[in-house]
Amino acid sequence: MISSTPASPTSPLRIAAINFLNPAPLMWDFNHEPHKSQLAQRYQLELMLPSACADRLALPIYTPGAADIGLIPIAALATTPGLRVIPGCTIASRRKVRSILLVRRANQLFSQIRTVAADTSSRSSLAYTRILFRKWWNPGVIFLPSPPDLDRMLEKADAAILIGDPALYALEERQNREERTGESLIYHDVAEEWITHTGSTWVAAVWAIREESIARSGRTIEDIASDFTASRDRGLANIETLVKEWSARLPLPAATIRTYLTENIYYYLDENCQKGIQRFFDLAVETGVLPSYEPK
Ligand SMILES: C=C(O[C@@H]1C=C(C(=O)O)C=C[C@H]1O)C(=O)O
Repeated sequence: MISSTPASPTSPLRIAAINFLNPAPLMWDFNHEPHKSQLAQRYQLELMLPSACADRLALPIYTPGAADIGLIPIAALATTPGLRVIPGCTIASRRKVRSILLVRRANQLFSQIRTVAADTSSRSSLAYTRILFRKWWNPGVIFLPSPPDLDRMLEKADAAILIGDPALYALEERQNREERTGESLIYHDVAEEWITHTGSTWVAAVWAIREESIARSGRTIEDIASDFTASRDRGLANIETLVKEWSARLPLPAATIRTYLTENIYYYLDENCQKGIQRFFDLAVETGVLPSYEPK
């Protein structure tokens, strides 16, 4: 439900952020004093799923629920006009991401897959998977939007895409599920598949801001970016605290959370990530998955 109040030209910038574990280091200053109170004067934060972040940045700017800044799936950059990428931070992976899974039955070849149930909270991972299917695996598959419930998804489709915390749980549950159902599944790490097929860094999301919102804030994009990079840097310097906080919130072992935040997810929007984003859009256009995108 859309709950935030409409913005006026002088109110704090409204941030649409993601309520999964993976952005936790990026959000450190927004959730911990002393910076939390200072940032609350400049920003108003709301947590939601990745697809909703993209939707909030696409709403007309002064309508209820609209956001000025969002941690948005990179796929949404091509379909949302007037956005600038805030330099510095990202949600990416350079090897295995762990939380983006394509799950298929072990006895079914890629060429035999006809339908894929796709988690409706994703935009980027869905586009990455579509590209992989169109270019390398099986161009004919049909994607069916679905809530993230592996059992239900595999009842209605041959394979399933899960993202974020539900994907982390599914991986943890893997052995239990196999014992419970007797069904043997293969869990593909979509970032790892992408990196193997393209040699490029896999990038899921970036902070993006409306051009109009930069003007309204009276600040430069570099100045705004410094709030986000400072938050990330303090988050990454406080991983053990984050592991404790999130172990209490999610049914996952502390070791899994620690590895996920330190080895699976990569938080620096560096040159290799920029090249990865370019490669993603080149292949998305080549396969007809997305319209073209010129970074601003
Ligand atoms: C790594 C992840 O990246 C997320 C995946 C996204 C997508 O598929 O659209 C968007 C934002 C990211 O936070 C994840 O949620 O598992």
